[in-house]
Amino acid sequence: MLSVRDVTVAFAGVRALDAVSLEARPGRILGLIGPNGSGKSTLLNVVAGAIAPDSGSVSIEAVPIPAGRPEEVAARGVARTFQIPRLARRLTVIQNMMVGRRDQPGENLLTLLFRPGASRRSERALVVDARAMLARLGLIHLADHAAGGLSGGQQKLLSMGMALMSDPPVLLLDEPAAGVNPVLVEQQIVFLKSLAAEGRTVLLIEHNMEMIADVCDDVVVLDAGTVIARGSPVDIRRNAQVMRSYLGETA
Ligand SMILES: Nc1ncnc2c1ncn2[C@@H]1O[C@H](COP(=O)(O)OP(=O)(O)OP(=O)(O)O)[C@@H](O)[C@H]1O
Repeated sequence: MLSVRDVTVAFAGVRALDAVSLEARPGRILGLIGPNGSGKSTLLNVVAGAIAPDSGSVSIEAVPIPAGRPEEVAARGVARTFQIPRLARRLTVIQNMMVGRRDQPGENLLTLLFRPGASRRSERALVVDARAMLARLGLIHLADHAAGGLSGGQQKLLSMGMALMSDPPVLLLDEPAAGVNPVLVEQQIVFLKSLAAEGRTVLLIEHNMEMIADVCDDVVVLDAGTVIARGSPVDIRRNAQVMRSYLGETA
């Protein structure tokens, strides 16, 4: 279980998160929603180890993560995507996937592309894994295309695939559906459900309420750095405070 306990983060004296606690469980998708600036990305950064909180802690299976050390947190099995996908645009889709593998010879791109003999066998296994993941993502036909030529939505799918190449038990997603056409959002939804079915823990930041309602088992609502509601997607839609602070215009 991923557990966030009383996490507080202030930027220049302004509290982005104020004693936030939540739990995310294997095999379930936890949605994190809230208005712009409510602290969602900050919380994701704390869980990923990119920001050390001023107080509070994050633990996985009751073992605290090393706060502020994202590489070590990744090594603990936490992978993430970013609002704007971080891809090597000139490399092909399959090459980007291979860079996504943390604990392989391909971890370092130069090693991957130029290391001779010794790593060839694991490289082949890596390609098989990468192609299987691309097939799941519906991107296999683009394997040899430059990543920079993909649509925004395809790039977001690719970045999910890259994050999964290290086979992480925990996946953190920052607005995967933003700016993505409905057909690819549907592809993402199918993919996210398959990740939960594999027993992974998924933390999903998203403004697309249809996606939240469709994929999330549980939802936590942040407003101005505090949790104002938590429950099932149906509970959240019925919550008057959430409606006022966040869903007002779309409900
Ligand atoms: N590096 C930073 N330095 C200063 N203030 C920051 C920093 N990062 C975030 N903030 C502030 O912290 C608050 C929370 O921001 P955060 O990006 O976590 O919100 P969010 O809910 O993810 O918003 P959005 O939905 O727009 O992505 C905001 O007031 C923001 O301006």
